[in-house]
Amino acid sequence: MQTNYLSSTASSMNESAELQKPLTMLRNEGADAETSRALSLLVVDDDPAVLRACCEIARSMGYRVVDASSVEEARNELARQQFDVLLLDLKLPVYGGLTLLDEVTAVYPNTAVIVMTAFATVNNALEAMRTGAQDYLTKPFAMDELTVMLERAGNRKQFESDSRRLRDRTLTQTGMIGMVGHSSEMQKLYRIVSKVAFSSHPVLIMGESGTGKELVARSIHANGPKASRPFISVDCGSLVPKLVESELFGYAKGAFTGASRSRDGLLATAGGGTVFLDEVGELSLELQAKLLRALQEKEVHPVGATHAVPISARVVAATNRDLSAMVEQGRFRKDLYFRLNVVNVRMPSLRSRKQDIPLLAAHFLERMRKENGVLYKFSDEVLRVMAEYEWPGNVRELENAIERACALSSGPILHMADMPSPLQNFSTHTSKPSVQKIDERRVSSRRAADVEMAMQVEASRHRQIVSIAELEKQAILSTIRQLHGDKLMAARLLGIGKTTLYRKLKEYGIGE
Ligand SMILES: Nc1ncnc2c1ncn2[C@@H]1O[C@H](COP(=O)(O)OP(=O)(O)OP(=O)(O)O)[C@@H](O)[C@H]1O
Repeated sequence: MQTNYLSSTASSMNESAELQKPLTMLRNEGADAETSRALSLLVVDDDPAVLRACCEIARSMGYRVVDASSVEEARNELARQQFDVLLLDLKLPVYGGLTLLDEVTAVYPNTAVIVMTAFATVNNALEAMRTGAQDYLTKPFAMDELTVMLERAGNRKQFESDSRRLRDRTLTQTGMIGMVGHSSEMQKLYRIVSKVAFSSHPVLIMGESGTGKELVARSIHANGPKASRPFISVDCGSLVPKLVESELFGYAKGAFTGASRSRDGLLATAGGGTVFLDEVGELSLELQAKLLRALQEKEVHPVGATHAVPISARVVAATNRDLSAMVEQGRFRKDLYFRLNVVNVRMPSLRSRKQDIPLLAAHFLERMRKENGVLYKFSDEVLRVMAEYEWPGNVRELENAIERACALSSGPILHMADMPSPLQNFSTHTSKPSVQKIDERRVSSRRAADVEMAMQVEASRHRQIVSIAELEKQAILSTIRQLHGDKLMAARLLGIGKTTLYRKLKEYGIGE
């Protein structure tokens, strides 16, 4: 695609058809009426061609746009309404853009400001950033650059309103043990869980590995009337059959070598609590028969015992296997399948509820922040990859990836190199941004913004006092990040010497 530069010669927008598509990211899909309004933008430039071009691009992105060609005109517009974003040329006649910037940052602190400046006056841009502008564009700039800036400002504004909304909601649903997620799939799950919790019927939880089956079992238990009784988890897949049998049903003294005294099985010791049979599909046919009998007769026969022991525990089973197919193949008893499957809960895979990734990522990152006392952040690429990756190992894979990244990272920023190799490979295969992919990138940048937003909301829930040294570190690192690694510029912006900056980075353990 031909790159269109916006300078005083800018005129037609027609060549950038793909930039004309409205950006859904500027509206919050599925949100309430208040948050779904279009964002407002005031463009101030005394060059009519640039002014017109900027307005056209912004409108095509879904902004409500007002233009002004002088500080005076801009003041009038600002007096009339508050703007979400101000796109401000610094070189304005009479008062100059910096004067207006000063006023806006003082009077309208919620307005995000992007300044435009000629290369020769880049120092003014730096001055503007210090005064409170969030971004700057050096003229002449490509349409793509302007789009990215406006997109970023849009995301930030969206973040602010979403986080206000989100803060009011609970991230971890009340009563659900450590379960994070508010996608419609999870909402449905929470409803089922709270409903089944009050019955004593067996429950069969089906779903891929790592989707949270055990968490659901715990939530069913915790939400039920017997929550104060024990919750006992048995991994039927990890124990040899003989051990599973004695664990579940108990044994009599002398039943086997080493059984020096009799012991009750877990189905009995759980009392009126819950026994969670994880990987129930792994039980041998012999044990399946014994379990079925126990469930039907409400009593167990310990190994080697002549008597039966009554049981009152509720059984919640889980499997990542297709049990009905196993029934067809004769590998799982049909009668036991029906007995366990009185209530069926199906766990959604993480890829089917990608909108929960931001919350989950924020949740795990916050846990690592608290554990290690480091204010970890995801790099942009990690945010993108996390949002787009398919997560075959579901929530467990996401959790492990974040823990691993925190363990391996040399500083607070988690980079792709710190992530497990499947994600690195995914990143390599998907990291060729092309013009055709511009819409995809917008969607993914929206998801990345969601992660960032959720992280900040999550962090705000656990807000603690932060030391001055930590604040300084964050200021330095975030400035370098905003300037795409330009340390020299960062040092100037921060008002510290280059040597000091490098010394500080060394202190933080961040090399070249
Ligand atoms: N919705 C969720 N919110 C927060 N953490 C979750 C969620 N779902 C799963 N996890 C976390 O992911 C990990 C795996 O969850 P869990 O053991 O419940 O999955 P599972 O489906 O039982 O896996 P498997 O079939 O391999 O036993 C756990 O550390 C759990 O805390």
